[in-house]
Amino acid sequence: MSAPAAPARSGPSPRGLLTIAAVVVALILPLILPVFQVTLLTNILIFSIVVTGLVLLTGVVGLTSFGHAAFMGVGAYTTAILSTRLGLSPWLGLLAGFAVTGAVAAFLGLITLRMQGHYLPLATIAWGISLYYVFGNTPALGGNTGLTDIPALSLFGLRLTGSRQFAYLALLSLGLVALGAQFLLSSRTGRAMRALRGGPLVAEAFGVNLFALRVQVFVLSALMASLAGWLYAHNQRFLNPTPFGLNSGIEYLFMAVVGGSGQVWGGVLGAGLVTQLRETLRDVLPGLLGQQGNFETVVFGLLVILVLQFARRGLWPLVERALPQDGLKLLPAGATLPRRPQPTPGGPLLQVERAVKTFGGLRAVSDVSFELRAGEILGLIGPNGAGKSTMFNLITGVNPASSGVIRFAGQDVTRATAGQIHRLGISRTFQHVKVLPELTLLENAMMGGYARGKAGMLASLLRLERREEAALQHEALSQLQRVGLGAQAYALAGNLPLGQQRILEVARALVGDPSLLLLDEPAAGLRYGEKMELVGLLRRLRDEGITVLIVEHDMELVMNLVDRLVVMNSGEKLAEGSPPEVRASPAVREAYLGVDMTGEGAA
Ligand SMILES: Nc1ncnc2c1ncn2[C@@H]1O[C@H](COP(=O)(O)OP(=O)(O)OP(=O)(O)O)[C@@H](O)[C@H]1O
Repeated sequence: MSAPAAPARSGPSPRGLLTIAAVVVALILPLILPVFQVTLLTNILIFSIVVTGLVLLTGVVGLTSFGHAAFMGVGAYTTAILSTRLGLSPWLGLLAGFAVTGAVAAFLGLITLRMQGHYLPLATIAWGISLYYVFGNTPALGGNTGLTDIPALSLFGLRLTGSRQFAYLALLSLGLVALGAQFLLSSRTGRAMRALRGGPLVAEAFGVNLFALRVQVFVLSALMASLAGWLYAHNQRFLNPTPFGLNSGIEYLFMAVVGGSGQVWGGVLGAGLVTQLRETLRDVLPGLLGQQGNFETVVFGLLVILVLQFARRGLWPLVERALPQDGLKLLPAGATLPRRPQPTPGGPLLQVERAVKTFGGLRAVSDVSFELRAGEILGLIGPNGAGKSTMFNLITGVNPASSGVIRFAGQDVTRATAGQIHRLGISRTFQHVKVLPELTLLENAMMGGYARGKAGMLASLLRLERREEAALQHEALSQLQRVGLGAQAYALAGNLPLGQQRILEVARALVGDPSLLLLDEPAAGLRYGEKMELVGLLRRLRDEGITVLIVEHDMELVMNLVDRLVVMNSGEKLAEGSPPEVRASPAVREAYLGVDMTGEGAA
């Protein structure tokens, strides 16, 4: 097998040069712009920090928050109170703001993030409204008049009283936040966050603790808003509740959506465009309409509808298309990931004993028992509605069995979750392909190794996990080569035909170092040539000693591939045996009335 060409690297790439140029421009701007524009720029930088948090939470993970302006308010008011009333250092105020915001976000997250649906958005609306009134109605917080005389920040003995100086602090803060967010997104944790958007089934199947990850991202994004609030308080030097109300919370979401909520630079673009546009409209509209009023809000509403209509993923992807692309950087090979001990060939690996699954009055799986031995390919077949998918879900922990016992590698997994079962050594593919189209094949395959890594969110934000990331990259690359997709490792998964996407799912499952590979209707929707490619791959994997359980409709494919078959019908086990034995069974013939069971014509 030839190794795929990693994108060549010598000196900065065109994209790298462009980034350097952008940084230089950003560093020059506060020096050359008029003061009122520097103030606007500082506000844009501060808002961009809040929006970066929303990019991670809403754009990447898919959770909506209207309450991030309120989190910004917590950061702002905490430092304002501590520095004005108690005379403490604003830097202590920053830490205290983080502590209070983190505690509130963790509390809100813990009670709402277990629930599906609209609970989080509703909770954040309630939180945004109530905090606004707390700020406005609490005399100790200055009420609606607000707090004045907030001290200026000092950095290395330098008081940041000038707007140009403060712009540099805001720029540095946004730079660090954006860099951390970029690091996070290109890490094990970042891939898990992206997988969450693809639906809980996928992320759980790789061993991701969905709830813990959601809470972590929610808290992280709230901390970013708190940092923005701290900057805002010490830049404005006075506070009132208005910038932290629900309206602002909605506006930050606007910024994320307009810019392109899935990418960090999309958030910055959105914050820049919306803030600048608001200022321009405030100047221009009264003259045009001949009267004062908040008409810019109406224009904003229309603009968001237009952007959503014509650029669903926001404006950044349009910019991205014009920019030179940077290939994924392959890290130097180093440590390898630990491997699990493989089971003794021929020994019992999976035992299903009298499994039952009922849905109301329906027995979808009724008293089914079978055994899978290490090293064999077992097919689970049956007509439509036979209970195959339900059985698959019982084994993979998607649904718990109503009764009966399922053992894997000697352990009772009847009540285990999908993640626990995966960590014990079962990797799966999906009936409806679930790859992330905007990521490369390599990154998709790396997701399969989530449970083999340890690096958490903090290590990812600080990029302290490169050794583990390198090991994951090289493992994913070798599994892609194993299934014949090595040469396309750096292509986007969304550009592959369905057949190769299914093979990518097999590679992704193999990166999990499974003792058992579970394939859910892998031939569904494939053309003849693609099926033959799949059969060839599965035969090779069997020859390499991989144990496979395959649920499949395609009789030809199954009959020519598997060592043994379990046939289900109406929830019950109808027959079990080698393909010739099953083919000869009168009961099976009756269940498959009219279906060609010869398996002839397959490769
Ligand atoms: N979540 C559910 N709630 C209620 N009934 C369900 C559920 N899942 C499956 N069923 C029912 O259980 C029975 C078995 O369905 P299952 O999907 O397991 O069959 P299958 O053999 O996989 O069929 P197919 O090949 O058509 O996918 C069907 O009658 C189905 O309607």
